[in-house]
Amino acid sequence: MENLKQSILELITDTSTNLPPDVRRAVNAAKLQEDLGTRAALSLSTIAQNVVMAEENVSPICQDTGMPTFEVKTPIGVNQLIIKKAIKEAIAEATKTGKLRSNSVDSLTGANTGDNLGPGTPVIHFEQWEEDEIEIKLILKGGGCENKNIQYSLPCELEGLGKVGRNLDGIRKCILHAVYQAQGQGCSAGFIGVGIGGDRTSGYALAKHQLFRRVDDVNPIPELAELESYIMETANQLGIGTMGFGGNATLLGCKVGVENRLPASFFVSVAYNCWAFRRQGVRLNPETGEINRYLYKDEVVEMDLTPAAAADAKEERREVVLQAPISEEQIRSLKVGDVVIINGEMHTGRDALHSYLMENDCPVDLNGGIIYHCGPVMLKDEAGEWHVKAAGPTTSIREEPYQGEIIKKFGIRAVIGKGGMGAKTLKALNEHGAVYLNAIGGAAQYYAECLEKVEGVDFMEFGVPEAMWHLRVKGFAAIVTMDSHGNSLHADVEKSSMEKLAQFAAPVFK
Ligand SMILES: O=C(O)C[C@H](O)C(=O)O
Ligand code: SF4
Repeated sequence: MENLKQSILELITDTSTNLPPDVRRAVNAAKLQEDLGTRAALSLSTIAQNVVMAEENVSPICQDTGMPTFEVKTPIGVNQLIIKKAIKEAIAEATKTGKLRSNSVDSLTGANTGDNLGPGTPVIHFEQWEEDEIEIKLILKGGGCENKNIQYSLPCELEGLGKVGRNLDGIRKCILHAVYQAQGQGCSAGFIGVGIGGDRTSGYALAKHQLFRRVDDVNPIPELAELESYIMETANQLGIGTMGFGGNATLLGCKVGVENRLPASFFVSVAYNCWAFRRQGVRLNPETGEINRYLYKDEVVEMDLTPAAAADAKEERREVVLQAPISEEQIRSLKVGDVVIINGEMHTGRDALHSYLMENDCPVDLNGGIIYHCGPVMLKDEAGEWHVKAAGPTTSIREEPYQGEIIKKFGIRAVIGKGGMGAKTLKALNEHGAVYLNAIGGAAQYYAECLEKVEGVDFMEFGVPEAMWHLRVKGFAAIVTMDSHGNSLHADVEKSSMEKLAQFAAPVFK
């Protein structure tokens, strides 16, 4: 098996950097569903561009390369320990070369292992089969969309949908609710895998396993095929849209599987995957470990790069250039829907930094400054200089308990992230004079190109993703989705999508 490690390394690299053709087709179709010039259409254009850049740069599509999860099938007689060892070595190497972000963190201390190895990482499931080849499938599912997974225990009651019974119609309600509760936070438009039955653990495993199905396959169980197509049609009427900006494309795929359950339990488990749906697989020669063929690569689908802006654009859009540090007056002039182009300095900060800043001083002056919710992929060159390899936004709502206070304490004028923030932050934006800017989640190559220079870094002890990187940026585009006048696009979309959800309360399946 002299080629085994190299083959797995190729699989990891391809999964992280090259979106599979069925997923590309779904993203292209979403763009066609949106009206030219809308925020959703423009975001999908950026996403398409990002997918092309990732393939060309052989760099991560999204900076969050997720929890590497392998499903391995081996012919009888193949030594699985050798495969496990090769997977671990390949993971460490892919991390060193920036194809994966160092993403394995000690749960108690927060210490990053630096090589993506540690208790429980990576996840590897083995199975034997009667075929001659080894099959290895890999999914890289990021943390933001993983946080939007949800499990329902039936019977229950759901906001907007009422009573949820232990039947197909109850399952229907759970799935619609799962899409609703994700809003834009899991980088919609998304894909969902659903597991009906099992116990709490096997239900989620079944849900995740559905994500290995092709986007365009048809469920062999007729009732579930019908449910899947109903969900596709209905969920796309919720109006959540790409990144939660509103729009016609909210869900790009729905796959439902079923397993037996205990009489007392009835779980519906939903695995939510962002548009950056990175999964791939290979068949290997069991003697040499060479790749015989790829599993999700039987055609070439180019991304649709036609411009999404139209002269008669539906949504009037103002473009404002911001140079950091930013004045209060400039911020007060911005309103929801404006596009800003940022030049100057910004500082990354996520969970570890926000919690630290609540109690401590900041090593740099943040007055008039910009905080970017981002955990980049970074590489150091021989001269010791850092370079940004991938740097899209992370889900901002995690910082909700801290953000308002930190904005005021340090005089911050703009916070960049994705998925929006809550009422506490909105109030602070209004009181202090600051804005929340939404960047396109997953567009890690697109944003990395705007990050011209790494000026410095603090808190490396938090690990690369959580450290505070000081970055010089040029032409960084984002959309004002929460302004200093009390307006929040996120609150509006959440409210209107709940109203739409409630329209689907009446029974559909017997
Ligand atoms: O960890 C990240 O960089 C992003 C994360 O996947 C998220 O969606 O919030
Ligand atoms: S940032 Fe968005 S695209 Fe990237 S892993 Fe998280 S949810 Fe997915």
